Amino acid sequence: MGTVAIFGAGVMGETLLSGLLRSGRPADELVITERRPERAAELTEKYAVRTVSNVEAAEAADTLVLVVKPQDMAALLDEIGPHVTGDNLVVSLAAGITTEFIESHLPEGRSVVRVMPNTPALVDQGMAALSPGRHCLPDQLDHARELLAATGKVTEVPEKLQDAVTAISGSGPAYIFYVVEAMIEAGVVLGMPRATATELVTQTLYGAATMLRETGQHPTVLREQVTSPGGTTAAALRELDDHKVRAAFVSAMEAAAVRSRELSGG
Ligand SMILES: NC(=O)C1=CN([C@@H]2O[C@H](COP(=O)(O)OP(=O)(O)OC[C@H]3O[C@@H](n4cnc5c(N)ncnc54)[C@H](OP(=O)(O)O)[C@@H]3O)[C@@H](O)[C@H]2O)C=CC1
Ligand SMILES: O=C(O)[C@@H]1CCC=N1
Repeated sequence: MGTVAIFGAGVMGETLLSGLLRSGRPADELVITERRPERAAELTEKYAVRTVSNVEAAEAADTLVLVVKPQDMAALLDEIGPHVTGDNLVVSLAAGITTEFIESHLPEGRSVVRVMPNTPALVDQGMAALSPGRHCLPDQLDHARELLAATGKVTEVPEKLQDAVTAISGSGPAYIFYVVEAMIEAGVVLGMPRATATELVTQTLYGAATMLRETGQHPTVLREQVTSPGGTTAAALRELDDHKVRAAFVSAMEAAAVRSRELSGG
């Protein structure tokens, strides 16, 4: 994989950077770029990685990982495009941005992989979905898979599903944190100290997620096991149904996928 350059070390870029370092990649095989000098200085001090200009990074890197906001992607590609060679692999983590869009801003024939990661990568529990561009070779896709595997699970999807991936696992952690916030608030309403409510909700979430992964049981089966006839869970679930929470999730995730498609305009 050689030298990896991370362009845009914000939330997601720093998450990938820290994961690569945790997985044993030497700091001298990584370079990062940042728009704001104070952010660059902060990251250099924290991770002992080199911060360079976008052009220097493009020239130094074998693998270029683009982690700027979708709205900043066209300008970045125009800046680094002339310095991207046929031996390079370009990996984009941006929501919405298609491999075709990236390829069209680079010299002909460049290898591109589109990835949708998520922030649990920060604790090595990420979920990343990959889609190769037109010129990406199988061993280059393997390189991208290896890069993302440093921070969690990796799967491959046809690119037409990437907007759905973004709506599910890309934005997904935010929906879960939102539900957690609501459950903690409810605990406080019920008279529970906030710290205790937070511990109860967090462990319940962790336990439920572990059950899903380790038992392989369908979530409906697991939910039914909790729902005693005439009991407390049935009373709660009826309220969620009355408030159309399930339908709200479907609408919310459709909106996320629509927004992802809109962002493909750059
Ligand atoms: N956050 C998340 O959970 C996820 C994010 N993503 C994708 O990751 C990308 C980054 O998102 P996120 O980390 O949240 O956003 P951030 O705004 O935190 O990070 C982007 C960083 O890139 C910097 N930047 C912008 N333009 C340039 C440039 N030309 N050269 C160098 N640095 C530049 C920004 O600087 P400045 O602050 O000055 O704008 C910022 O620090 C997005 O495309 C997003 O779709 C994908 C999955 C999950
Ligand atoms: O909100 C966003 O646009 C990014 C993409 C997926 C998660 N965060």
